[in-house]
Amino acid sequence: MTDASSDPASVPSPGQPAPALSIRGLAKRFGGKIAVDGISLDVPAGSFYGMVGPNGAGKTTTLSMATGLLRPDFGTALVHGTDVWSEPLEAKKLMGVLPDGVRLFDRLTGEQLVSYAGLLRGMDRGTVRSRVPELLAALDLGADAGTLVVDYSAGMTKKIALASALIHAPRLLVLDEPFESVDPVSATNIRGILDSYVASGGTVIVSSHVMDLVQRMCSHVAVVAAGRVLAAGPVDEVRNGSTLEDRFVDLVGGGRRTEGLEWLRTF
Ligand SMILES: Nc1ncnc2c1ncn2[C@@H]1O[C@H](COP(=O)(O)OP(=O)(O)OP(=O)(O)O)[C@@H](O)[C@H]1O
Repeated sequence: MTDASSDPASVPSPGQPAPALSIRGLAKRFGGKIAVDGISLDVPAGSFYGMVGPNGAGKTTTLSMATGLLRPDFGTALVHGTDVWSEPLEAKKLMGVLPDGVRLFDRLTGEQLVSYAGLLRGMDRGTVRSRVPELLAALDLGADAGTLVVDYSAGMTKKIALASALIHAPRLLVLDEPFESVDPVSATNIRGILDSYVASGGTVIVSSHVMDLVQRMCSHVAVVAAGRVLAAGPVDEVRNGSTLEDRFVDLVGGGRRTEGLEWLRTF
């Protein structure tokens, strides 16, 4: 994804494929709080794109607006050239979304939840029936296929939500914190699935706080703070010889605070 904040149009040049996601001037205010302040980005098709930023930077709000979950105050979002807000059915067919903190139908079993996700996307029953066990096994959920989602752990819930986002083999995957609460073995499996998905032409957008993971896993990254893009592009260009973590701290500012909290050292 390149920073396109100065480019008001989102028309790809002739012969160029449309970006997997193209957002222009997305903005959202909650009461007096500006959560997203006019973000524009292009996510190239076939990229593994990381979105990083401090807590409250506006990542979830941006991704929610870009995927049709939260109506923007201003701005547009196109998925492979299809407008998310004026052609939502078409756009949503192209996307698999793992949202942050959205309630699942947790009185279903894992198997039922993923099956319904496929049927809701218009898939035929036969295809759903053949994909579900394969997907659950790949995410180490095979033994818990018949357990109600309400009884899943946090990491299992994350994985079943990921399976629901993958079942219809979308062209674009948008994953908000996909590795949060997930054990290292499952995280490695998920990475393997995502790597081969990207290698076969899919596009992944992940938000994460784990800089090391983003540096190793992603081809591109956007650093977001206070609702704006501070830097965006190929990971090696953005980090510019430093680690992504050091570059992030430089860009975002702040750094280590050691003063104060004396009472915490006086027990
Ligand atoms: N529904 C809401 N109502 C009011 N304020 C909100 C709402 N959703 C988000 N905000 C505010 O918007 C800002 C951006 O929040 P957002 O969740 O997008 O950040 P984030 O970058 O995803 O943060 P984190 O890394 O902590 O998940 C924050 O200041 C947050 O308090």
